[in-house]
Amino acid sequence: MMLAGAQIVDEQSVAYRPDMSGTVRPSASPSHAPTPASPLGTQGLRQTVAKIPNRDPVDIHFSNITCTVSLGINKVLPPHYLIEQSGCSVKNRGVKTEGQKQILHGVHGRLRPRQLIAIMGPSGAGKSTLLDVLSGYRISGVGGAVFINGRGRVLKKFKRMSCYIQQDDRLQGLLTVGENMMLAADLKLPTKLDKYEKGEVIEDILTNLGLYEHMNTSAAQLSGGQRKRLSIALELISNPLIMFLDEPTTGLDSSSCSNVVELCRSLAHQGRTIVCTVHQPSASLFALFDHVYVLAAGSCLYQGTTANLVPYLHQAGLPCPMYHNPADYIIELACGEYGEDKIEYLTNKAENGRDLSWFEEPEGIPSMEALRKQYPLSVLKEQDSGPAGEETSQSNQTSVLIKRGFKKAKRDSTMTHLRLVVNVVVGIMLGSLFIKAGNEGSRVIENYNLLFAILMHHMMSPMMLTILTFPSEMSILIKEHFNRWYSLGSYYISITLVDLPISIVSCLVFSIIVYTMSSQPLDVVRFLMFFAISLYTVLVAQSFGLMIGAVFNVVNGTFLGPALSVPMMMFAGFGVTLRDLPPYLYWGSYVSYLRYGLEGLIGAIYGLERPTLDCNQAKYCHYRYPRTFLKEVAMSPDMFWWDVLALTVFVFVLRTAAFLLLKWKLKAVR
Ligand SMILES: Nc1ncnc2c1ncn2[C@@H]1O[C@H](COP(=O)(O)OP(=O)(O)OP(=O)(O)O)[C@@H](O)[C@H]1O
Repeated sequence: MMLAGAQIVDEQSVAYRPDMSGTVRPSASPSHAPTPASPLGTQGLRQTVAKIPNRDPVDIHFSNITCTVSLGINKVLPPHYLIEQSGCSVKNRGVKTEGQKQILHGVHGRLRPRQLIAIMGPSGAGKSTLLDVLSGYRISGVGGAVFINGRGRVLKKFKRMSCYIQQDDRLQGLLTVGENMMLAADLKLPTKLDKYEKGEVIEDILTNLGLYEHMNTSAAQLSGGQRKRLSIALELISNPLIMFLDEPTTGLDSSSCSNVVELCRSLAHQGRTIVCTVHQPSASLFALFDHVYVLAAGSCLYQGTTANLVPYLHQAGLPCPMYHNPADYIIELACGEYGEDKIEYLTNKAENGRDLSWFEEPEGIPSMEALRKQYPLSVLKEQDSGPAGEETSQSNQTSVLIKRGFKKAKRDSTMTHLRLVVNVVVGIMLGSLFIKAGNEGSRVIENYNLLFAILMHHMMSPMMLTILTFPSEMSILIKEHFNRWYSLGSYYISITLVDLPISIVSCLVFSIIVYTMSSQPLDVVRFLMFFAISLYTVLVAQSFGLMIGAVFNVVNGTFLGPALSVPMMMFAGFGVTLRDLPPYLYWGSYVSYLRYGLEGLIGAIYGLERPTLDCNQAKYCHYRYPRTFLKEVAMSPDMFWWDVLALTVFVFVLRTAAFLLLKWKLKAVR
């Protein structure tokens, strides 16, 4: 049985010893003991933070924030579409007819430190968009300014002190909680810390977040609330000062909701600024927030403390009915249930977020100038002395990601196990269908069909597997890359290297089965040539799949992959020989990697001056002499090394293109 905590370091670790019950407990200090009942003790969290250098809390001010998106082909949306989509007719106000839609309408606001802030509003009000803008995740179509401690936000520096946890938990489901945490620690904590020191940080965080007992549970098996807490725990490793959480309570039961919000509250009260979007919290959940920012159709209706919401509405002449949850009431107002004029009225009253009079101590809120004086540039210079990009070096990122990749590959039933099984099964099937066809002069055309079928297999399986699985990996990449875990370069090198041995083994197993069952010439050189061309085809197809998977979702990719492969097959020289291709289409044979694959396989089997074939199964064997056959299919046996070169260029070009597309995609989603 794997023992709790053992994964953080290793089984021989001196920092852990089993107690009488067999459960491993840390031996260092009593504060490390797992917290059984309430996972969210503030005391413990303080200890965690004390281990990591802390920075002064930050004051965020945003001014005149606008966000406009292009509607693409839906230049003008019909009004009924918008009403159906939102369930809240006020959304119409956000539409322009010139093919653009303004989501946020010049909102202002202030996010004070040590506060848990809720951004509330009806569905489609622009909560997530505002969070995207404030976290720096969305940059295109955004106007206005964000100030950090009185100075304009520099995104690179801001990202070093903040993190963004999106609505969908993007976790490595195949890794356990402990492994996920160790990986984050290896990427986000200084490399000079040894595994025991990192283990201590992880233990503290997991204990305080109530996840210590689940250390050996895989992330995919956690409940919704536990997954949310793990997402927070992963980001807490770098001790961010500002945390943005998009709908952390969505999909959770009321007790898990309170757990997560209480956790955020205790993290905020330690000196962080925590901003969450929430849909419609219950009265008790609402009371846990310190501060609330209410949006309706991209404008601010209220900004102030949670407790001040009721007096604010009372003063506005829209008193909250008795026994009514104020959070429900403001959402109803924001939805226009009490008339659309109320939205405009409240937006004007709140001055679209400029009015700070409903804050806890409005008179104590420092001006921008006072903040600049409080945090002079000389102090900022010291704080900004850390690394400009990710926390650890590229080589460390690559090696950690390679380790993660192999761990995942070992457990991945689709990418590894199924792939191996498919190669064995298809190999046996093809081998049985074309049994002993390789030596027989009367079955040369059959053997030719087999070589093409082999190419089809090497093209389709890796390409489709990549197209189907990469989009889900992509969402994790977007999150981790945005939160500065690693660079795209390190990630790309790691996935390339991790996949290589799996491709080699699958392809080798397949080649041995098919080659021997179909009685191809028993010659090591020919087999190696056959295997090399097969492997190259796999690598090209995989790179092609990666290009598609990087840009398109699963549905579009599943259509595009095979559709774009058809021309490759047409120009491969199978069916229509290269000689018979119309001159104006001959260029197609140069851009079809299958042509080089087929030529290479034929070169391996029938080239190298292969002697006359057997003719045991027929009276007359037309293709008994391999040269006759090669002439017929218009392929030269001497082109093998050119084919290898062409396929190498394909791998290199497609891999580079996939990298550039990934890079573009990471920017485009923002
Ligand atoms: N890229 C985009 N293109 C077109 N419309 C968009 C885009 N992004 C957001 N929107 C629209 O902007 C509006 C606000 O979206 P946003 O996701 O911010 O709302 P929300 O308040 O977070 O809603 P919910 O609570 O349902 O998640 C919605 O009508 C949404 O359809």
